[in-house]
Amino acid sequence: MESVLRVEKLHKRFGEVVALHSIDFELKKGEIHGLVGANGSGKSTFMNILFGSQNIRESGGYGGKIFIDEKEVEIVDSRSSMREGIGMVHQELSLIGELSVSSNIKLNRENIVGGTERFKQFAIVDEAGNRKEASAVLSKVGVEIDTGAKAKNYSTNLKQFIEIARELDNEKLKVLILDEPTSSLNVEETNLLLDHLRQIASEGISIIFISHRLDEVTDICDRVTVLRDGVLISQYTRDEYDIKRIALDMIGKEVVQTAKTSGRRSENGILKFDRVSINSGDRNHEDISLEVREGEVLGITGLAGHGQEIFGYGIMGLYNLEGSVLFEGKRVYPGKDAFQKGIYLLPDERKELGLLIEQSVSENMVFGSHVRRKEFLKHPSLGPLSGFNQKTIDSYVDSMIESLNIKTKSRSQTVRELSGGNQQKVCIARAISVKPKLLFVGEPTRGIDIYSKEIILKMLLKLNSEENTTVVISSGEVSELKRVCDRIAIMYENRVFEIFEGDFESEAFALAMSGRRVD
Ligand SMILES: Nc1ncnc2c1ncn2[C@@H]1O[C@H](COP(=O)(O)OP(=O)(O)OP(=O)(O)O)[C@@H](O)[C@H]1O
Repeated sequence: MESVLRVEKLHKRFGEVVALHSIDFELKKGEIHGLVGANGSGKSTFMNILFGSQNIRESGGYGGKIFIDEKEVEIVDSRSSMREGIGMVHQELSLIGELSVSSNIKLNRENIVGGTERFKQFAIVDEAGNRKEASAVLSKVGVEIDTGAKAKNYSTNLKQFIEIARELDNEKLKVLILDEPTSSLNVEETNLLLDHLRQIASEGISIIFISHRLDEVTDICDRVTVLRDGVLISQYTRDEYDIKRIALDMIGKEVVQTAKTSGRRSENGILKFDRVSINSGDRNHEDISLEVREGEVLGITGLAGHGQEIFGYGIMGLYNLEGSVLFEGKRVYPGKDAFQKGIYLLPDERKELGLLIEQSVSENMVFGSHVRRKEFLKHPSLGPLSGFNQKTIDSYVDSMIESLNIKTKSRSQTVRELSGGNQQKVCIARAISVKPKLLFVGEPTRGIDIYSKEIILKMLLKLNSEENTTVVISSGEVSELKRVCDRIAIMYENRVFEIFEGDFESEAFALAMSGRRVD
């Protein structure tokens, strides 16, 4: 097969951190090529170079050569990258919510009503033509929606498909880079996307597929390249690779799966939502009840968009909650009151709600934790005004960096400079630092590599067994929940459909995921 993209000795340095060491890589026409590696191994850096991202330019550019169709090209910005036929869909989606789906897809490629294009400022956009073409390109990824509706009206999952369609609309497209395209999709949506990607590749477009889900990588990719600490470690074809081998190359050691062993859970309820209503902005969940038991690890799952996150978001005041909630037998009010009583939420939308992006790893990790960790204060009896005990904080932060395997230069590095997965780990560290009585955590392992996933699950279990923190995990990763939870609540159409206790492999459990019961 002919080569579409080739890089020679690609090199990137951020100050003293070498993010990519002299990478040689080739992508063939119509190939789906998996790019895998632990958090911080250099995957995004590699793709950001190919896509001419601003952060590469601002940090001194890159070294090495890039060839498209065997012709050397210089990629200075995303425009030059698009001109060469490279398209990318990032983990953080970038649609303009107020614009219609068709305007997003056709942005800078609009059809103009015949004759008006000659008078630039009076050119009339051919909305009907745009909508027709947008619908046609969306059908390439199996989606049929109203393309005249605003993008913000669609779920994150659909936006993912719309972004891919936007790239496919570029008729020059040769290379499509997808960074974790399935991380927020459920099983059906993932399968749908993978099927369409196979079809797109068979029509001659080459795909670079970045994912931490190795089962998907081995399902769909013709070849796989493994990066570790910015070095290209190995490259396999379909008949050479298997998940175990790839994982070993990524991490350098075998990954042992975590499972819950013992716990101190009781039958007593610690947090009780009694026929409350929770409004998430676009959905109203009415008359819903849930009792969380003291000391348990409770999983909340269901198909995406069915409301797994509402209890945590509601009690912390991010969604509007009305009705009675009791915590340790007493009325608790959303927001500050809940926090002061010992409830903490680590939301799934970390970037928007969790991280202080311009502050250091250390500041992020201990933010808000002095309330329950008096050892972080200089004079605990005098409260925060007495100042912080920096020595204790520093050694605590260093120990968290080590146990969570966070790739950072030091505790004072700005969080913005960390890779996506390492930023997530900082959030997890903060939730653990707060030592809450009850922790709500959303999608704790999204975007995290296979090794670090296990560390995070282990730490949540440790918090539960050693600090007696009740943990509520809302997640679409059902197999992880099955390993670590005492009970799993399944949400369906905005309410709790069923709560399972230990019988997670039953037919009833599988059916409940799609709102059905055993006859
Ligand atoms: N703007 C920056 N300034 C300083 N260092 C950076 C910057 N961007 C990335 N790095 C460093 O480069 C290395 C590679 O990061 P990169 O984001 O490419 O990893 P990744 O493989 O995509 O990780 P993840 O799976 O977590 O997304 C990391 O050590 C990261 O801290």
